[in-house]
Amino acid sequence: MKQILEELSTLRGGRPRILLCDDQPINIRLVNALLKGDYEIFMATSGLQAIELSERVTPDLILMDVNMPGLNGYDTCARLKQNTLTLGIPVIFLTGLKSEEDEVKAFEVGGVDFISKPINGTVLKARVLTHLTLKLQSDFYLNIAVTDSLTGLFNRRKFDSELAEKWELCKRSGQAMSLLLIDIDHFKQYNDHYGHQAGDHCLAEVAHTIRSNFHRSYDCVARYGGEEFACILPMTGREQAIRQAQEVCHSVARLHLPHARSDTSAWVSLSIGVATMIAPDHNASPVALLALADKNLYAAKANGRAQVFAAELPLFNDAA
Ligand SMILES: Nc1nc2c(ncn2[C@@H]2O[C@H](COP(=O)(O)OP(=O)(O)OP(=O)(O)O)[C@@H](O)[C@H]2O)c(=O)[nH]1
Repeated sequence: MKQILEELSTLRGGRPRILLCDDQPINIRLVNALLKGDYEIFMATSGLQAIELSERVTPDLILMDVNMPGLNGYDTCARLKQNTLTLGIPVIFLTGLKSEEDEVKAFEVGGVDFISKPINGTVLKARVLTHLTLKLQSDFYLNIAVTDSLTGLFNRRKFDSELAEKWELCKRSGQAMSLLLIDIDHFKQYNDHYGHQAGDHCLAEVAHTIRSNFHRSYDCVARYGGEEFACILPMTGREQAIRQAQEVCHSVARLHLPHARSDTSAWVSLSIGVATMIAPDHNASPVALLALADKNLYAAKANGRAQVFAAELPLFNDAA
């Protein structure tokens, strides 16, 4: 089990992170001494501090006391399970409580294990190892399920779920959402001229460059289809989306990837369709947003390629 966890940690890049939460520093010190050799440890002395730290450092496992002043361990766990940022973090309760009722409650609020004090160090370490291995395995497979293997970007499945989720987010806050649909120009000719392997390499390089233009954690950059990419930009008005799309075009042009068979440019170039909508607007929906971006991408192609197209339709509100 230890070897599997080590391999998963290496793949992920970094030791597993554990958050210890107990109002008694002496208890934290005791558990820290047992685990610090193998894991990166974070410490909190209250439920609220544990929630704040969990959102910030997203530990792989939380060891949680139950009886604490203010928010107790059960309520803290319940709150963590209601938060999309923290709901996937397994919580083990480490407590002086021993009754069946308390143990059942621990699982009802979302805990994965219940350990009664006094602590047996060997048993604690074995349980921590098991839960961390399960967590990192689950992260590993989740990551594969949402990633495009060639480019490392999100895949189409993740794009579809993100589009719906981010649309709801913008709808709740009444803010604009923008979408960019990006297509590499004359990519069939690129493949025909340079070969499929070179085409793959080009796709990966262009994808990496597109990704490097987006720095907000809630922006989503995905491979939409073969040589098409899509960027979901929540809380982004039309003018800002156009600026970002232009910068994407420029950054790929600056790569100077030769394209001997392009009628448009000596280098690999992009066409981008931009769409912006505000959720409460009449007829606005993620499907309509996608359709408009697609229509604008088609217009960018028809207009000569290597450009950004963001025609406004009267139906859609300019949020910039
Ligand atoms: N190398 C490689 N090529 C791919 C991959 N996925 C799709 N393609 C190729 O991308 C090309 C897309 O061709 P078209 O849809 O005609 O688009 P285009 O040649 O870029 O033409 P315009 O978009 O009109 O400029 C096809 O030749 C596909 O085989 C991939 O994963 N790797």
